[in-house]
Amino acid sequence: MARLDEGSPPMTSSSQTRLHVDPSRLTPAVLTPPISKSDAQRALVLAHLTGAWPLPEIQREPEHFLPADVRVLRRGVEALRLPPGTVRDVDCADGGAPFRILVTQAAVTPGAHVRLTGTPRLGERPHGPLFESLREALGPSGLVLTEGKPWPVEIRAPERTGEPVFRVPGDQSSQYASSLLLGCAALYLRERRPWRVEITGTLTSAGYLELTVSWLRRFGFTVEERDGRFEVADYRAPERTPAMPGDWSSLGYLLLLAWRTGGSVERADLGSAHPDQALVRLVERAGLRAEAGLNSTLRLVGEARDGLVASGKECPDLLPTLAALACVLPRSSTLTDVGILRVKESDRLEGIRTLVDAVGGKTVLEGETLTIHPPPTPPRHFAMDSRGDHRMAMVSATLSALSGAALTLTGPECVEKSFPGFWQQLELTGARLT
Ligand SMILES: O=C(O)C1=C[C@@H](OP(=O)(O)O)[C@@H](O)[C@H](O)C1
Ligand SMILES: C=C(OP(=O)(O)O)C(=O)O
Repeated sequence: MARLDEGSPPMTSSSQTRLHVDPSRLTPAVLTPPISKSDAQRALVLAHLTGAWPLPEIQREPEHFLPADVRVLRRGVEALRLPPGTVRDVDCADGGAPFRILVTQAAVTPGAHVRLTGTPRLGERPHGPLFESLREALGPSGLVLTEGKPWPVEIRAPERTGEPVFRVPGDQSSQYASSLLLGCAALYLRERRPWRVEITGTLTSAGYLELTVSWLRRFGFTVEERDGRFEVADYRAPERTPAMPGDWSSLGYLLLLAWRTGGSVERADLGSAHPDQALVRLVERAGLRAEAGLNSTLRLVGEARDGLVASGKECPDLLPTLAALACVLPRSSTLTDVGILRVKESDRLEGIRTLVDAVGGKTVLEGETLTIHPPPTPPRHFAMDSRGDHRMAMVSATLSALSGAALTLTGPECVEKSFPGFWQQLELTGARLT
C-alpha cells in the first residue's frame, strides 16, 4: 500500500490523495485499537496538575501509534510547563477537545501568555460559550482572552481569581464543561478551595462529562455532582496512576470489521467510561451480540435481522459508524438528535447522507431525526471524500468491508487524528489497499 505516515501529519482539510480499498478477499484477524484520545487527554492534564508528569502510560505507547490529538494536547501542556514570561505558541490542528481543554488550562496558569492556533475548520467550530464563561469568571481578575479571525486565540492569565464558579450552557458541546471542570481541578490545587461548574440548560454528550469526572476521581479528586453543578471539593493523591484503555470509538470500526470477517478485537475494556461503548448495547436491536473472550478480547456474533436506533446525545461519534452498519441491515435505522453532527471535524450529517447515497441507500431527515433506508443491493464500487474528517474516512472503509463494495477514498491521511494505525489494521483483514 501507499505509505500514509511519511512527512508531517496533514491534519487540515482533505488532501487529494486517493486510496483504493478492495474488500474481495477478507480473512479473520485479531484487530487492535489505539489508546483512547478522550481518556488520554484528560489523563495528561491531570498528570500535569498532580505531579505525575510525564505519564508512563502514555510514554509506553509507540509514538507513531499515538493519536495526533493526544500529541497536540501533550505539546500544549509542555508549553504551559515552560517558565513564566515565555510567550507560548501552540498549534491545535483540528483538535476540538485539545483546543478547548488548553484554553482553560492556559487561563488558570498564573501569568501564562499563550497563543493558540488551528485549522480553518477548527476556527469555524463553536467556542463562544467557553470563552464567555472564562471571561465572566476570570475577566474581573484580569484575564485577557482575544480572538483573531479566527486565529490566534490569545490568552493572558490573571495572577489571582474571584468567585470560584464557572457558568456555561450545556447544549452545544460537553467539552466546555469538561474543560472548565479540569480548570476547577487546577484551581483547587492552587487555592485549596472548592471550585465548581454550573451547567445551564440540558447537557449534550453527557457521557463525556462523566468521563471527565471519572478521570478526576481516578486521579484523587473528590467531585460532587448535584442538579447540573459539578464541584471539585477535595484532593488526595492516589496510590498509582490509572491504566490507559483502548479507544471505544476505534473499537466500533474494528468490531464491525471483525463481525464481517469472523475475527475479534483486543483491548476492549467493558468497564470503560467511554460513551462509545454503547455500541455493544445498540447493536443488539439489529440482532448482533458481543461475546467477551480472554484478556479483554471481544467479537460480535449473530445475523443482522433489524435496524438500529441511536441518539447523537448519547454517543455522537458513533453515529457515522452506526450509519455504515445501517447500510447492510435488512430494515431501516433511526438516528435521533443528529444536529450536533454538523459542528464536528466536518458536517457529519451531510457526510452520513452522502455515504448512504453513495452505496445506493436513502436518507430522510425530519427535524433532528435521520432515517436510513439501506440499499436493496450494494454497488460494486463507491467513492467518498473524507473532507479531512477521520471518522468519515474510517466509516467509509468499514462500509466497503461490510458491503463488499470496493471504495475509492479521497483524503485518507486524516485518520491520524484518532487512529494512526487504522489502514494497517484494515490490511490485517485482507483488504487490499493501493
Ligand atoms: O470530550 C471529549 O473528549 C469529546 C466530546 C464529544 O464532543 P461534544 O461534547 O462537543 O459533542 C465528542 O464528540 C468528541 O469527539 C470528544
Ligand atoms: C469530534 C471529535 O473530536 P474533537 O471535537 O475533539 O475535535 C471526534 O473525534 O469525533
